[in-house]
Amino acid sequence: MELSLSSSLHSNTPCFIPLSRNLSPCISRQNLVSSSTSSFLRRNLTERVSLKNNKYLIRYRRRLIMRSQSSTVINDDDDDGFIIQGVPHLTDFLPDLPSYPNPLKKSQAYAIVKNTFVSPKDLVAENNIIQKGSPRGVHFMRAGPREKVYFLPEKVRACIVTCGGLCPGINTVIREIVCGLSNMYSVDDVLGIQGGYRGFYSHNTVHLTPKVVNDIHKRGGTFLQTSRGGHDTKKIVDNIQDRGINQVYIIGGDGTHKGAAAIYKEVESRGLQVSVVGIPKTIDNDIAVIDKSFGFDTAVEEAQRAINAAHVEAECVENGVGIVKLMGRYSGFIAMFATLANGDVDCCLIPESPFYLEGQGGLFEYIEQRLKENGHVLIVLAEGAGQEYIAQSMKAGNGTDASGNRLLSDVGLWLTQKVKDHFTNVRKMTINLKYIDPTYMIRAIPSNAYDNIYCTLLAQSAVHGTMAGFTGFTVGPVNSRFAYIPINRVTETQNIVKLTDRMWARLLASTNQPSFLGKPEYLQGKFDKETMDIINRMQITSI
Ligand SMILES: Nc1ncnc2c1ncn2[C@@H]1O[C@H](COP(=O)(O)OP(=O)(O)OP(=O)(O)O)[C@@H](O)[C@H]1O
Ligand SMILES: O=P(O)(O)OC[C@H]1O[C@](O)(CO)[C@@H](O)[C@@H]1O
Ligand SMILES: [Mg+2]
Repeated sequence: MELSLSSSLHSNTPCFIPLSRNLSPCISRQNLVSSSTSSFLRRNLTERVSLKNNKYLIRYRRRLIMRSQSSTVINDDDDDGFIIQGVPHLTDFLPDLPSYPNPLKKSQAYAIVKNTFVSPKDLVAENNIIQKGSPRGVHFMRAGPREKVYFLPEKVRACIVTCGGLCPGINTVIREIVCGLSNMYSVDDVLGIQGGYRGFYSHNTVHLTPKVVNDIHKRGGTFLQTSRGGHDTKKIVDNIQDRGINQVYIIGGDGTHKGAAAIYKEVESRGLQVSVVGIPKTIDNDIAVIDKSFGFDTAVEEAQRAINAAHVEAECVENGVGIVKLMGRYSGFIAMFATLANGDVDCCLIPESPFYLEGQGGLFEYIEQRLKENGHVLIVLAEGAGQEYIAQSMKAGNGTDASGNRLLSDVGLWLTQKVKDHFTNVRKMTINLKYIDPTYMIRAIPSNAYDNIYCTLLAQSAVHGTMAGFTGFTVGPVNSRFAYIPINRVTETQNIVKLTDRMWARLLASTNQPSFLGKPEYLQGKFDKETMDIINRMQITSI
């Protein structure tokens, strides 16, 4: 069940593997940690003890254990830095839970499949660029059906909830969870929680059947409605218990996954047989580890219409300036990929890359240069770009939304005004500026064909994982292979465009825009030390 996706959009983050609280009796302590434990392992063990509630922090060197329903022990005598990062399982806190043969083999869909079940030994490498002799790195459990399930289909009561902002493809995920549960596992009791997390305790539920969700994937938005804020873990879990729900499918972004992790922990502390799975959703593509998030492709495609319109407007007048603002609160992926895809954009501005307006190497100089060379100029910017400059020059509010996300000032309007002021008043030039803000239009649409397939694989992977008893996990493509990933891996960091990676360089090479790195005084405090060191060592021939 693989989908061929383009290569990972981001590089790796630090990684840990889980230590199940109750290891199977067949795995002795000695098996876990050999006498030649490295200092690295000892350090992580110490950290593990000191980090409250973090049981995902341990690395085995000689013998590697993967916790699965069959408690498989994988021996690795080569000491080659092979790390397995599994996900929690219901039997970690309910050791006597019975298992059953997976009914999938008898399903119409899978009857003919040669390797119906994914072996617990099948792993997905986080890093697929390796060098001979280097540590083999982190591996996740491959997603897919397992030989044993921990739920009898007739006893399953699943629920689905969607949280956070909209994103193309949410309805496809909902539809495919419902159809996957029904068609593959004969599970027909699926509840839709309406209006996001708070819907668990403030709304009625809707019964979801394949018939009810049949054509929802043709529509944008979420059939279940969504919300920000309103995450009361105890009330949510009370409600899960009261309703007899035992599988919880949570579709949402980084905030939603933090909420899902809290629900999973509460479920575990109450000793409930409830599997909790997150399905990563974000238009901004800011979720760590996975290759990219669903709906991103659709959004980038839709953004082309706005960019093309701005280009037409700009090139049809004298000194035409087109400005398009796209989504991207902390991560500029949409703007970066929409720019790369378009080819007409002269300059892309993203939150991760500080820029400045005045002086040598600044945006005004570049705009003037393009107007002289080409007669018009086209700028794409992410909504989170340049927020600090707006704060300096305007009285910007520092409010937050219901989920605690910072409310942004409109950088598009701000830049529009700055450009007009500069060219009219300072340069005494007549320019013709058009500003297009298609913000919500790129995310409120149905997903394209590619994203529909992606959403289907995500949903089916989630269904197989919960039926197999995994919990506290999320699912997504890692180097094009679907994997089960511990939730904390996607909440501890955010995926951002790294200026030191090649993709941003590719964009600069494509637009030929300034890198805005020529004035170090603008950059202080904006990067980590490593990046700042690189910038200070840089030898660029032009700025
Ligand atoms: N730290 C947290 N702990 C528990 N719940 C949280 C946390 N952060 C956010 N949530 C809850 O998750 C839900 C969605 O969060 P948020 O609005 O930040 O969107 P998101 O999931 O990050 O998606 P996106 O950023 O793509 O819109 C909200 O209901 C919010 O209350
Ligand atoms: O107006 P809303 O619904 O809060 O959503 C806006 C935000 O949602 C996102 O699409 C995803 O977090 C951001 O890019 C954007 O800032
Ligand atoms: Mg978010």
